[in-house]
Amino acid sequence: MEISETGGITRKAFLEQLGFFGTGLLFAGSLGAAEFLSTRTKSPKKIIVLGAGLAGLAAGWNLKEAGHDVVILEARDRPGGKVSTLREPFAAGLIAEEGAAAFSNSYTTALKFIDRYGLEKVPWALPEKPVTYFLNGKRFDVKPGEKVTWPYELTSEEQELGPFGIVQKYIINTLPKDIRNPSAWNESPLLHLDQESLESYLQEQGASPGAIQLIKNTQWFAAVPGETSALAMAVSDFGLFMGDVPFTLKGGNDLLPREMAKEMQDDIHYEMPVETIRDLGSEVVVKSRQGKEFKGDKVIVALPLKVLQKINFSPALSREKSAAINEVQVLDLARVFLKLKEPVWFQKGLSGQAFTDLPIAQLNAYENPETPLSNPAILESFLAGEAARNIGGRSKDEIAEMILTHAEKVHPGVKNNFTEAYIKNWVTDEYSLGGPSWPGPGTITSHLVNLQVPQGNLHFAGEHTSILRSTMEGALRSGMRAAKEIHEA
Ligand SMILES: Cc1cc2nc3c(=O)[nH]c(=O)nc-3n(C[C@H](O)[C@H](O)[C@H](O)COP(=O)(O)OP(=O)(O)OC[C@H]3O[C@@H](n4cnc5c(N)ncnc54)[C@H](O)[C@@H]3O)c2cc1C
Ligand SMILES: NC(=O)Cc1c[nH]c2ccccc12
Repeated sequence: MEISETGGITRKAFLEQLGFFGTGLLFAGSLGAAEFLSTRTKSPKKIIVLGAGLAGLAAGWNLKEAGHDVVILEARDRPGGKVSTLREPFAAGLIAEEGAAAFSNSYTTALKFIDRYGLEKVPWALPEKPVTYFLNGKRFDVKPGEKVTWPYELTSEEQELGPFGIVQKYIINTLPKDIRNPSAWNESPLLHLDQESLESYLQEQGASPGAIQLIKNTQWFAAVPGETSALAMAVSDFGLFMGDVPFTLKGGNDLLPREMAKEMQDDIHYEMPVETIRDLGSEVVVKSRQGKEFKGDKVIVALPLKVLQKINFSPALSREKSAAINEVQVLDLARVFLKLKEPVWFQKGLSGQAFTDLPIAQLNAYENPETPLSNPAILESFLAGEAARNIGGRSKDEIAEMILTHAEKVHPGVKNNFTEAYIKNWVTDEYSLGGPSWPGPGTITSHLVNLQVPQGNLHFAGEHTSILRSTMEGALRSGMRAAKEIHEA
């Protein structure tokens, strides 16, 4: 593995590890960068930011730096929203991410904040130990680079290629080469990709139904290929996330929002769920569930997409914005963490990571980094789309039993080692009401601008207002954009 000057693996080594050879390092160009406000204001405004997720924090931080008076209202007792690291539920030395799993070295805005706080990056490489698959009733362990027979009906070429080769053939090699160029997103040929779902795009490129099924069960962005815009996938997953080496933050991804929040600790009100926003023209009055009122010149609404449906706006949001809020989808996501006495996969020399077409979908393993063998571990089932909806309304014990029954087929011994489950369902989380945004075919073209556009004294941020949907970088950039709108008005 090639080591870069800064430690960690290089982009080239990362792409090779995925099996993406000779791609000219995927896509050329830079994704542009979000602008930090460079001037101090001569007419400070009082700004209320709703939501202390990365979007709200970026907006608040920028406006404060530029000399404005900022107040952030957050429903939860912590910052970070969908970036949330779990520590307390687990044994000493074990942490896990209940939301965003990884940054990428192409996240230019995130990197600026990460540098500012001196946070340490840990490369998020594929495991060097075998990954387990359970597909079409068959269980098999695959060493890095090893050839196997994939148990779906594939053409002989697809069989040879395997999941990453299939992604390279039908996606990477066929996408317009300028997907990293923001000025190309609004034009043909990129824009016409929005009219297609990932599934129809793959079909058009010649992928067999078996190949689509294989990547659906092994690649996160293809979890619901019929319901995602091929443009969203191209720009966000290939232009951005896979454009460079992914990494996590040592000690937990939530260190980023926590550090940002620390700089604004006197300006953030936690446990302050907002219910009503009244734009009176001369000022905006925001009211919380407790009945507490906050008044400002401008408001940045950095709440999750589906939460917006529950907020009482006066005057009502425009017809176009309401339609966008109702029609742009979110991806249902849940993570079920099984606490185990010992990592049974580790004892067999396996990474623990698994991709399945069982109701447990993908498994991720966490071990104690110091003394893995003799210490408790975590096996996580990462559920997307229907798999996530399927656990809704069921009790914790029922869900644990269901996950354990299937996980036992993948990693025998899990059942005997199980102590307790911890479930994070983003669908039923009242301050999220689903996972990140997941624009369906056509909806970027018809709704993205409507999600972004200001209305009166209200400005809008959040990952769903960014073309870089479902990413931390998209959330940060949206906050910078909303801050700029107010600062430069
Ligand atoms: C399971 C999962 C995995 C993910 N994996 C990745 C990944 O690997 N890489 C990546 O880049 N991205 C990933 N993402 C996406 C990423 O987490 C989000 O895009 C990003 O964090 C969204 O930030 P945001 O500020 O737009 O929204 P949020 O983080 O949702 O912030 C909105 C804030 O508003 C608050 N709020 C809600 N209602 C109210 C109210 N009524 N009043 C006041 N405050 C309120 C919320 O509590 C929250 O703090 C993942 C997301 C999930 C759920
Ligand atoms: N961690 C990843 O594989 C990329 C990613 C970006 N946004 C996401 C949202 C949900 C799950 C994964 C992602």
